[in-house]
Amino acid sequence: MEQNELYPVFLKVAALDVLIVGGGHVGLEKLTFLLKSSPNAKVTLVSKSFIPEVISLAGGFNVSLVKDAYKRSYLSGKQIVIATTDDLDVNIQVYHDCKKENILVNLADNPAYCDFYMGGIVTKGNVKIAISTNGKSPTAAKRLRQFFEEILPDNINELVENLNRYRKTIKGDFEDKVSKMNELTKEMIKIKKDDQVSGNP
Ligand SMILES: C[C@@]1(CC(=O)O)c2cc3[nH]c(cc4nc(cc5[nH]c(cc(n2)[C@H]1CCC(=O)O)[C@@](C)(CC(=O)O)[C@@H]5CCC(=O)O)C(CC(=O)O)=C4CCC(=O)O)c(CCC(=O)O)c3CC(=O)O
Ligand SMILES: NC(=O)C1=CN([C@@H]2O[C@H](COP(=O)(O)OP(=O)(O)OC[C@H]3O[C@@H](n4cnc5c(N)ncnc54)[C@H](O)[C@@H]3O)[C@@H](O)[C@H]2O)C=CC1
Repeated sequence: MEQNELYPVFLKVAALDVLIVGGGHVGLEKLTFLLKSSPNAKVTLVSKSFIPEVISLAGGFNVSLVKDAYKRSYLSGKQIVIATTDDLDVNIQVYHDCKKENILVNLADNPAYCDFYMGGIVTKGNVKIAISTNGKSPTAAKRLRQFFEEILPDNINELVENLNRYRKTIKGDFEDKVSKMNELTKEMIKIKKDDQVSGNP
């Protein structure tokens, strides 16, 4: 079976500078999911025009809108760039400019020009699950996100908070702590494996 070899990391995007190029529908989608997961993300959005939804969304967050055509100078100080314009040549130019500057770049909906993919994301308090289908089916990533949003109990955050508190009370060395934490949580993995799923139409 083909394996997904992407390595997930959880970025502190509030402490990074993100640039989105293109303020249309795809720009809106990427911005929406970025802010849903990371409301404090620091984002600059440069675009020749903005759809109204982008303007109203950006207003409530740390997002600067710059009305201009893309220029390489907009990459200055940026660590992550997402290109979403409707001009493929511009998007590819963004990609090559980022490569020259060692900036991580994603051409939305264009896997060949991505250092990383955006994923489906489930957040419940401190718990976050990121989902990737290796770029094979964004729709499956969306459905899996909805599935986990539905089945993850709302009090999963309480569990994490309680374990965090309990961990601080355990006396002993590191190994004692590890074995006590593992003993307490061993029932958590006894879940019922449900029916297999199929995507056949
Ligand atoms: C590779 C990747 C690169 C990237 O964009 O980062 C990529 C690529 C492409 N997306 C396309 C289209 C759609 N994308 C979505 C939705 C999402 N796409 C997201 C991520 C990714 N999309 C990365 C892979 C993630 C993974 O590994 O699974 C999500 C998870 C996260 C996010 O967007 O933030 C977000 C769901 C968020 C949520 O709901 O939780 C829907 C569904 C819908 O809108 O209902 C459609 C329409 C259905 C369809 O066409 O499949 C196309 C075809 C374009 C064309 O036809 O030209 C390509 C190109 C291709 O597949 O070749
Ligand atoms: N909307 C969708 O669901 C999907 C769109 N796509 C593709 O993704 C691309 C983008 O689509 P949309 O966001 O829907 O288009 P859109 O027309 O809504 O938005 C494109 C944005 O890019 C900006 N732009 C164009 N040239 C620019 C430049 N040189 N510098 C800065 N900004 C510039 C425009 O001002 C506009 O705001 C298109 O190529 C489309 O074919 C692919 C799959 C699905």
